[in-house]
Amino acid sequence: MDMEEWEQRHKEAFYDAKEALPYLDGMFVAYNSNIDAIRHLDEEALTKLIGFFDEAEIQERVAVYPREIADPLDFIARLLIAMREGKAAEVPTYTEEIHTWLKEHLGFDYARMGGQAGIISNLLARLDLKKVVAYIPWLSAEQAEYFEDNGNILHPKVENGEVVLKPPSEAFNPGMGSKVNWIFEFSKDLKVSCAGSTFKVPRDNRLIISSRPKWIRLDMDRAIYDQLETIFPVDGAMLSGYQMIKEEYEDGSTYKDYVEHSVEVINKLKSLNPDLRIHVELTSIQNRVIRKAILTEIVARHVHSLGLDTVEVANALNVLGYEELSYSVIRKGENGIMSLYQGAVQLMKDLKLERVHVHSLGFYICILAKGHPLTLKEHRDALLFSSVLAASRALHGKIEDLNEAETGLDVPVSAQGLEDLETFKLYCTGRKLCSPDEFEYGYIYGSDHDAILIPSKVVDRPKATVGIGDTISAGAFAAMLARMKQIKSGK
Ligand SMILES: Nc1ncnc2c1ncn2[C@@H]1O[C@H](COP(=O)(O)OP(=O)(O)O)[C@@H](O)[C@H]1O
Ligand SMILES: O=P(O)(O)OC[C@H]1O[C@](O)(CO)[C@@H](O)[C@@H]1O
Ligand SMILES: [Mg+2]
Repeated sequence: MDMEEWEQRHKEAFYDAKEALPYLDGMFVAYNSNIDAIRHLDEEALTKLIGFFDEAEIQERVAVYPREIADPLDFIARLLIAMREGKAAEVPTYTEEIHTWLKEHLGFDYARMGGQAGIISNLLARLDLKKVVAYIPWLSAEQAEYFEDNGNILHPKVENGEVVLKPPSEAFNPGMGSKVNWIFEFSKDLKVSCAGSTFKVPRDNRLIISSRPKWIRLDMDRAIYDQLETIFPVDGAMLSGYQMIKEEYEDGSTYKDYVEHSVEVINKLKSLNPDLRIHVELTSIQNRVIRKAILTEIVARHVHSLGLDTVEVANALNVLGYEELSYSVIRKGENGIMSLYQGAVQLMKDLKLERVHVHSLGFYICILAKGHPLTLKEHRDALLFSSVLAASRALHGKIEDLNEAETGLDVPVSAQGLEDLETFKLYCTGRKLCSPDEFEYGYIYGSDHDAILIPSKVVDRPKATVGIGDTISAGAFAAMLARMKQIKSGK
């Protein structure tokens, strides 16, 4: 694969997407947003943090591998695990204490929009979409301040029983508290010493402490559900946040009730626009019961498109019963990309999806069901567009507008990403999945699926990494839908 060729393809794709985006009438985005309290950890801060604990106790807690943060020891243990493994992780906490402890013992550098739906709403608004309808069941006054205010983000609000669309700053629930997550970002090569062992962080990464206040319900207000037609016209829906669902609630309800409501919302959206396409963006979900329910009860058969990173592919395969394949994706050995590809194909088949878009550092894979509209080139262009957005977000820590996003074109395509794809070429041509020429274009024609592979742009020292995956998925999904609308309009 020729680097210069891919740089040129990124350029053409960016300008084509910019031309197509105005054809979109709008996008519906729900459910989760929060305030991300972001803290970059350098050696000094880490040493200070570890100093608050008995190192032997840390080591013991690391061995427990806590699935939620109940006290500061759980936190430091999961932090060291994330640093050592280099795997993106999100761990829930159900107590306010850890927030207080972190504020008192560490503090954060800056706060900004968090949550897949929050990040995606702001990104789409910055891409100048005509309309972004955001729906956050727990929209507080403080949270509303984190939405872009360039006028194209609207939020449903019930006024005297009638649902109207208002800017988030006029649609919040006055009594609602705010959901604050802590994000610990740490850079490649950070040296970590604890309890006699020393290691270096293998890649830029982050740990998310996801706060789960008691009042959180992943559900849609009944009046808004009943008058859902008020959000239209929209061409697509990007849904996420299902990880908020708990197995059991104090009132006796269980996750099954919230899964059922989530499917009702999806079915109603589709009934209001049969052409509507629905994308679900995943995150790491610690609870395996909930992870499996999201995949097999909400995503499977109801949703068209799924966005996820490599760790989430492995975690999904694991709960779907493909332990071996899951392990080989995580192990990232020389067969890593093959297992990732096979795993993504398996997800498309098992979950009856049209599209599975996997983002990895340095390349993206998009699996497509046969008969999916658009040519492989048009799907490839959507991915290339999102690669430019990712570069711009990694460079600046945000996307101001399409002009700033264009600076992403100056970021080089990842040489490592190209190399990873080259190792995959032999597998594909060997199995007659594509000719060597087709591979050079990044096109794969399987017997029961097609696929796109692109090397992506990678920023050497990113400002922050959290939210880049959400940006990639949203940029590609929006560009794909925009191209479909542009063709429909006769262009
Ligand atoms: N320095 C970087 N430059 C460009 N892209 C990056 C960089 N770091 C991470 N990415 C992209 O961001 C993705 C992170 O995705 P994910 O873990 O889903 O993040 P999040 O869910 O926080 O948005 C990676 O898979 C990679 O494609
Ligand atoms: O699961 P939660 O608490 O909604 O948090 C999702 C987390 O994932 C992100 O959206 C990144 O994908 C963060 O901004 C956010 O903290
Ligand atoms: Mg993600």
